[in-house]
Formats: sequence, structure tokens, C-alpha cells
Amino acid sequence: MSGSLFADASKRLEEALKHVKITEDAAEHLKYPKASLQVSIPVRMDNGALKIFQGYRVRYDDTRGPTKGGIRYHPNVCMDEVQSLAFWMTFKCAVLDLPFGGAKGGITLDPKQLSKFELERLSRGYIDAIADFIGPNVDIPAPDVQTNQLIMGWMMDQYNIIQRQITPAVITGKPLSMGGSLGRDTATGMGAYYVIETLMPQFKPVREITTVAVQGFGNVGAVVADLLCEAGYKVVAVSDSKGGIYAKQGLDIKSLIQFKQSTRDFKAVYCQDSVCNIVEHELITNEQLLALDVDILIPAALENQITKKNAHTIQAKYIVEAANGPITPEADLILNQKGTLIFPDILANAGGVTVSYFEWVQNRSGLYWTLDEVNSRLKQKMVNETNQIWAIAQKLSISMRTAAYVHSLNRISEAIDAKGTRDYYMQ
Ligand SMILES: NC(=O)C1=CN([C@@H]2O[C@H](COP(=O)(O)OP(=O)(O)OC[C@H]3O[C@@H](n4cnc5c(N)ncnc54)[C@H](O)[C@@H]3O)[C@@H](O)[C@H]2O)C=CC1
Ligand SMILES: O=C(O)CCC(=O)C(=O)O
Repeated sequence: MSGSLFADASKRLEEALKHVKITEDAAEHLKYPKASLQVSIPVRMDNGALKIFQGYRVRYDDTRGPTKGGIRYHPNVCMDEVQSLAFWMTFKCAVLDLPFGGAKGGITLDPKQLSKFELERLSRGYIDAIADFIGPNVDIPAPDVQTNQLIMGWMMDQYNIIQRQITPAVITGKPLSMGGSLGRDTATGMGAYYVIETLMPQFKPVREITTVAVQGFGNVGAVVADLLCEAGYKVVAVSDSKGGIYAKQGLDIKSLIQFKQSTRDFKAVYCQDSVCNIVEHELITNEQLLALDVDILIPAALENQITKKNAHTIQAKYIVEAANGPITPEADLILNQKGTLIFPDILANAGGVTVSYFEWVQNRSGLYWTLDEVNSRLKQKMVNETNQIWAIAQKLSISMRTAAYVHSLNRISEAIDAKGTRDYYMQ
């Protein structure tokens, strides 16, 4: 049964349906996931005890191609969350015109509590449990929150063992040495950066006086913060799950990345000033970060960070949703009334799945691209779709979120109608 996150996700579709003509068949089809799987994964822990973990994989819609989406390791992972993330992947892949449907997976756990060997056994056990549900022409997983290249490598190896053949195209975000693509590790942050660079010049052309706050300093948040800092934007605040730091004069993101890699959380910045080149800074909470008086706010952590409870405290004029689902529909209404411009998740964080698509293409062709080729193709796609969505938003006088759904719905519904249903064959 659907829970509240999925109900919220569906509201965005309902809103878009007011502005686009699609058949009743297509609209009905998009209300439900194609298939959902919940599995119990037995893992022998290092102390000899057996522990059972819960894993999930949802394939939401495969009309436009094999389903695609990451795997998340987090204590809050549940069917409602995975289904919502798979729903968003369906629209995200269509926004970028990738030949994929949407999927997502996850395991309920705090990976920091497991040893490396326990994590490897769990990751391999997950693939054992879902092997019949995935495949290079069926469903192709990738990394998401708290999963990475190393884990994707174990998973691909396990799939190869089961299939008794080398199948690199079954998973993306793998290590380069196993068929991964150059540029996948930075792709999501870079995609968000291209969206900002495409739209911001018309609002605030001088980067040096454009202030930015980034919530979440992982694979996505750290990369977008770094690219913006390098381009001259003033990144004044960043955070992780334990809290963040703020420096009015701007942060040195490269040193912060090095610092994070060595010590794990920003709390430690206080006793390590020299490491971070931070002259004057203060420790802030995540709630304070979200409410900072900055030009651009980039939530790059988890969903439901901006809700009706804190939406009125948001001062940023532009919000770039690098995370999936960081703003609830109620908060959307409040922000829209305030005139905040939101660059929606299904566009802003689509760089990752776009380079995952490039990785899949390279695996299937056996021909590998240079980093320049990957990044220039990524830029071309991000800029092109961003401009199209902006034009739809202007033409129909709707939010960019609704415009992004309209854009993707046109593509998905065309495919659903082209495919027809089994009923038609029976008549
Ligand atoms: N990794 C990828 O390629 C893609 C990720 N995304 C989305 O981007 C978001 C971040 O993903 P990743 O960077 O890959 O994850 P990650 O695990 O690398 O990093 C997550 C970051 O968020 C922080 N965080 C966690 N809970 C927080 C909280 N309550 N408040 C503030 N910070 C918190 C963590 O400390 C960490 O710094 C997620 O919503 C994910 O679904 C979207 C597209 C692709
Ligand atoms: O790279 C991929 O295939 C999926 C990335 C992902 O999970 C996401 O965009 O939320």
C-alpha cells in the first residue's frame, strides 16, 4: 500500500495533468508501479551471528526502455520511499530523453555500523535476492545515498557469478577497472551546475556576488559546491547530517573536501581551522542553513527537508533540488507564493543518470569515451532540456517543476500509447 511520500509524489503528476493532454490509458498506467519486490537478506556478521536485512527494488514503468535507478543504504529505507524514488526516476529519465524507464532500490540499514566485509556480504546477498528482477535489458541499478563504486563493483561481480558471464551493462557507477565510465562520480553535481549556469545569468549575472548554501556534502553536494566555488560563486555554507559551517566571506570548498575525507564531519572544523583555510566561520544547524539569506539554496541530502513547517523561513530566491524530493507539495505552494524559483529534482539532479546511460552505452558497444566526451555530451543534454523546460514554464505560466513533468509526460504518454495494451491484441 502507498504511504505519504508516494501520495505527495503523485500530487506533482496530478498538477501536471492539468496542463497536458494525455490519454486516459496513459494516465491510469502511470498511477501504479509495474513491479515491486521486498526481500530478506541473511548476512553472517563478523561475530558469527546471523542477521536478516530488508531489501527493496521497485520497477515503476518500463515503457520507454529498461528501468534505471540507484540503490540506497539508509535506516529510513522502506517500500514507500523506494516506490516514490522509482516514480521520480521514470519522469527524470524522460526529462532527459534517455531510453529508460524508472526504478529504485534500497536496503534498510545504517552502513556505518557494518564492517567492510559485512557490507560486502550484504551487497552480494542483495544481488542474489534480486538477480531475476534486474538485467542489462530489464533493470539497471546504480549508486545512490551511501552506496558507491566499490559497492557497485561487488554487485556486478555477484551478478556475473550468478549468470556465469561478464555483464558490465547490468550496473552503472562501477569502478573504471570494471567498465565504469569516466565522469560518473561527478555527473550529478555537474548536471546541477549546468542547470544553474543555464538559467542564473538572466537573474544574477555576476557570480562573485551570488551566494550559495549547500545542504549535504556527499557525492552530489560536495561536487556541485566545488564546481560553483571554482566558477567564482560565493559558497558561504555547507552541511552534513550532523550540522554545517557558515562563513560570510565564502568557504574554500576544495580544502573542505580534503578535510571531510580525513575526519568525517564538520563539527571537527572548529579545532582544525588551519586545515580548512577558514578565517571566520560559525557552526550552524541544518535548519539554520536552510533559512540563510543566500541567493541559491541547494538541498543535496534527503527528501522532505523543506516542509510547510519551515518553508516560510526560507530566504533564498532560487532553490536547486540536487536531492530527490527535498520539498513537499505544501512547501512548494508557500514558496511559489513567495516567488521563490525552484529548479526541480527531475531536471536538476538528472546528470547522474545521464552519465549512467553513457556508461551503459559504452558497456554495450565496448568503446570507451574520454572524460571530455562524457562531460561535453552531459552539458549538451542538460542545457538543451533545461532551456526546453524553461520555455514551457514561460509559455504556460507554470512552475518549472510542473513544466518538467509536462515535458516528460509528453514523451512517456506517447510511448504508452504507441505500445498499446494487450486488450487491443485480444480484440
Ligand atoms: N549519487 C547520485 O548519483 C545521485 C544522487 N541523487 C540524490 O542526491 C541526494 C544525495 O545523494 P548522494 O550525494 O549520492 O548521497 P551521499 O550519501 O554521498 O551524501 C549524502 C550527504 O547528505 C548528508 N545528510 C544526510 N542526512 C542529512 C540531513 N538530515 N541533513 C543534512 N545533511 C544530511 C550526509 O551527511 C552526506 O553528506 C539524494 O537525495 C540522492 O537520491 C540524485 C541523483 C543521483
Ligand atoms: O545513475 C542512475 O542510474 C540512477 C541515479 C539515481 O538514483 C537518481 O537519479 O536518483
